[in-house]
Amino acid sequence: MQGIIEVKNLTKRYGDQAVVDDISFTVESQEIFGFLGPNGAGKTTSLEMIEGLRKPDGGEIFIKGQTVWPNPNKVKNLIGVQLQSTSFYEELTVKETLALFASLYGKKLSAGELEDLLAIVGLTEKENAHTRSLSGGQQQRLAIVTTLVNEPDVIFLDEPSTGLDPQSRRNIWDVVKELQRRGKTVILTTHYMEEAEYLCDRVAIIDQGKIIALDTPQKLIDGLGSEAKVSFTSEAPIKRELLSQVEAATVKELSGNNGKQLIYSSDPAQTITSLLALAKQDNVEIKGLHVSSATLEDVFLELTGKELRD
Ligand SMILES: Nc1ncnc2c1ncn2[C@@H]1O[C@H](COP(=O)(O)OP(=O)(O)OP(=O)(O)O)[C@@H](O)[C@H]1O
Repeated sequence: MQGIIEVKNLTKRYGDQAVVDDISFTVESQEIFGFLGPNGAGKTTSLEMIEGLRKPDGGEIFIKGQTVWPNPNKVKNLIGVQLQSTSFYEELTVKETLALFASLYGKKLSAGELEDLLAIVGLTEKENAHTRSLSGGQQQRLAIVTTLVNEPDVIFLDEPSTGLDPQSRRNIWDVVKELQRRGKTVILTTHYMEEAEYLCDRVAIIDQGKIIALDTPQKLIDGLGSEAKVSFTSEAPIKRELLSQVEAATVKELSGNNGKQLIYSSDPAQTITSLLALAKQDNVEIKGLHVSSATLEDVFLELTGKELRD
């Protein structure tokens, strides 16, 4: 079966560096598909080539079977695009802003359509508010709803919740889920692994222009083969020979991170018991012992040896 988006061998170079390096993937209809990766990984560049905003140096992109390049105008009506930063005319109200965006597509919104759009993003009460008076989260929700005025099948969101407080971020997540309920396919970029885990049906983990893993968040985490991670610090490092004896564990040492050490574990109770016993034997005091579930962050760490955030 053909996906709603097909990307084949997509490549973008700046100078002699491939910032998007021969990536291929398929997005299924009504999926929430995430690009997760650190700053500079190539997420925005990939997205903008698919949106028809940046010309690829190689590869092919199809949206609903229609090739995007060399004539991206042909897919314009199939997609809605929210860029990483959107600025509005401050003197316009929310309602006027939506009318303006609709007019760019030669559309006039009926009162019912406007009401429906505002309800999706929880801005009904802000209909007559000037855009300058909106909070960061409200502005971001307005930016998302502007992508819907042409009734696209696919919505692109570039870091929709970056810089927002936790509550506003949650509100954005609700909006994204609502888009999916309404039959939209959503492609988003993020460097928040919680966001990718919560929202995305599938995630492409991208690093240095390459897709290094692609699956459902749960399958990616299951692939680690670890139920939990145990992290701790110790004033003096525990000897490697001793660490290697910790039970039910694979040992990871994180360099340059305040000596924090990580142990992935298939049985945290067994791991901690043996860790404490071995540390005692070595006269080393374990501090800040912390047990948590494995996350996409750990998948990234496992695959690249570095942390997702700088
Ligand atoms: N117009 C350009 N000219 C030269 N280099 C560029 C250009 N645009 C992007 N790059 C480089 O390409 C790489 C990928 O950038 P991109 O913006 O796609 O990353 P990103 O994963 O979206 O990062 P972020 O999370 O910071 O938005 C970076 O090293 C960036 O400096």
